[in-house]
Amino acid sequence: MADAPIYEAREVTKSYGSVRALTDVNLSVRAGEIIGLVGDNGAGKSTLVKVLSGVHRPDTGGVYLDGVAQEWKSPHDALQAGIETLYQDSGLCPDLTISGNVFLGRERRRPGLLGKLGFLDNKAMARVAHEELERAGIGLTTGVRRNVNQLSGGQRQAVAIGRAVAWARKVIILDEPTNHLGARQSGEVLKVIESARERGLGVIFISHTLPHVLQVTDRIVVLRLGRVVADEPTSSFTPDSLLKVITGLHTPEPRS
Ligand SMILES: Nc1ncnc2c1ncn2[C@@H]1O[C@H](COP(=O)(O)OP(=O)(O)OP(=O)(O)O)[C@@H](O)[C@H]1O
Repeated sequence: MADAPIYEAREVTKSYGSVRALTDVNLSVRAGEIIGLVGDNGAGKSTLVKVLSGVHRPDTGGVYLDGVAQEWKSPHDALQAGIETLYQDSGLCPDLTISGNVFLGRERRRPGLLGKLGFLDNKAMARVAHEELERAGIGLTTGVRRNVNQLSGGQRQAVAIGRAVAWARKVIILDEPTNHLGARQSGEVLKVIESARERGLGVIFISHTLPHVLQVTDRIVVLRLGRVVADEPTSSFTPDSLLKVITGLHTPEPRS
């Protein structure tokens, strides 16, 4: 894991009208690091994700990629810079094949006559999709030319994350990727998340499922009422102590 952060939010403040959602938030992730972003309902997690993914611009403060200040004008800007965000609803098209979904919006075409774009290169896309999903640790028992609606919920989510891992060049942000999944399916998804770390990506993992956060992250950032109240190595938390920090029932050790 490199020492310098690959992606950072520095002193970010964001309000919706009179509602202050984030106050002076600092968050950083390094290449090859998985950080957990946790907090109670309304703590500001989604707002921070939207700032990091270019949906919202912060009121004050900013985001920095490889130490360089960025002004995302749209999510497309962040995406182009190598930051992939996967929202709760995976955004897969059920009627397309697995490979079609992996390449959605980035389809490959065979060169046409006179240098014009030709037909979709389905064969090449299927081959690359298969390779990329394998690299992401997704062993599909079915071919990539099958439709996504033939997959289980866990497999579908794994494909969505595999797609994000395949395209991300710097960072992936995963908002509740194990929501509504059973234990075995969540296990598959967590393995894909670990494969992203092995590929040297920075991973920001947002979840209310604390055992999953404790299982795969290297560091945990806790938001409460829009402020960072903890940013510590995962090994320093127990399930109980993490819950206490999230809910605010944590009483700091008295200073001597
Ligand atoms: N579009 C909006 N307009 C007004 N207030 C908003 C808007 N979006 C979020 N908020 C408020 O901003 C604060 C932070 O909300 P946010 O959705 O970022 O929290 P969260 O930690 O993601 O919550 P949850 O876990 O419930 O999704 C809350 O007080 C919320 O009510």
